[in-house]
Amino acid sequence: MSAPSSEPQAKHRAGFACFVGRPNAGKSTLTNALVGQKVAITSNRPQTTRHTVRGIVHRDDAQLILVDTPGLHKPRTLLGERLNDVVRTTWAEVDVIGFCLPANEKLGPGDRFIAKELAGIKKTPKIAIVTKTDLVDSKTLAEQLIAIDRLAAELGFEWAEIIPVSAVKGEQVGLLADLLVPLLPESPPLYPEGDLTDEPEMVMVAELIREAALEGVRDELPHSIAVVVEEMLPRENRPKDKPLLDIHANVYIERSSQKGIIIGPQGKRLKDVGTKSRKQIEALLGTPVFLDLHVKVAKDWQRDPKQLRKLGF
Ligand SMILES: Nc1nc2c(ncn2[C@@H]2O[C@H](COP(=O)(O)OP(=O)(O)OP(=O)(O)O)[C@@H](O)[C@H]2O)c(=O)[nH]1
Repeated sequence: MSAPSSEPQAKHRAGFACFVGRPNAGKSTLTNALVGQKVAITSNRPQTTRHTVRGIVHRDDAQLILVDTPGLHKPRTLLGERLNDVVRTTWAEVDVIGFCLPANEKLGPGDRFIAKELAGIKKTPKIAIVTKTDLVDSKTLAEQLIAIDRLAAELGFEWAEIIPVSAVKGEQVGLLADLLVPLLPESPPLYPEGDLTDEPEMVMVAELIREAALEGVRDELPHSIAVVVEEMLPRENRPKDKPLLDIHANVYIERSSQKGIIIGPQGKRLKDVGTKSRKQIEALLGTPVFLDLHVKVAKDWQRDPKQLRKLGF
């Protein structure tokens, strides 16, 4: 047995962080870079993150649980209002908030809107994260850092830290974790080691299908697509070394006129969506999958509380 050291051991910390920022700021990509595996859903289309997805960073000294929220935006529908409520509730509950601001875009009204909301959440420490630094030169980056510092000063608060990162290049991602950890409360681990997310598998599978279904469709469609996984069952009577998971999922659209866009000529587009998402699902779950996709019309689901509940909102 070793003699007790006079230096007190650093206590284990565990807690929650969430990344906020306007659409496309790089929140999901950063979550993935920190966790080291694809858990959040990224896309170059704004507002694809519907569900609160948690990624978990396990370290010897800490457990950092990342909550990925949808972007705060001007609500136009019932869904929009619910999403904003989810965002605000999340902000008030976490131990630290990371505000993502892309290095390659000047601060705009969207950033100010979020910063103002942040200023109102007094107790939670806020870190400014300048994302996508690989896209700018050092002068532009320096100017952005100054502008971000000023933004907080104007609103009467201070950043706990300001840190530039590139999630794509993996630059400063480790340092970001080092800065987040001391802001977490002392606590034993909250999740078993090895857990990367507690998002139910069915929701993650639905998100992967939604992500594939969104790719390459017209700009007005994203908010009209919802995916519900109805069933995930291991196929019976398969040899032990050749399992197969049957997944039945419905892709919901608002109007039957949108059916053609999703399905494509001779069903080709839907087939591609199926193939693409199946590969991702297999990678996620680590098992071969048979994916059965159906397109259904749920009329005006965004405005109908009953439909929203059914679709998981
Ligand atoms: N070059 C570069 N691109 C990045 C970086 N991080 C994210 N991106 C890109 O920026 C786009 C948006 O990234 P996301 O991570 O989906 O952004 P988000 O903030 O989660 O977006 P929403 O879900 O719409 O709120 C994607 O095309 C990413 O590939 C980065 O560090 N460098």
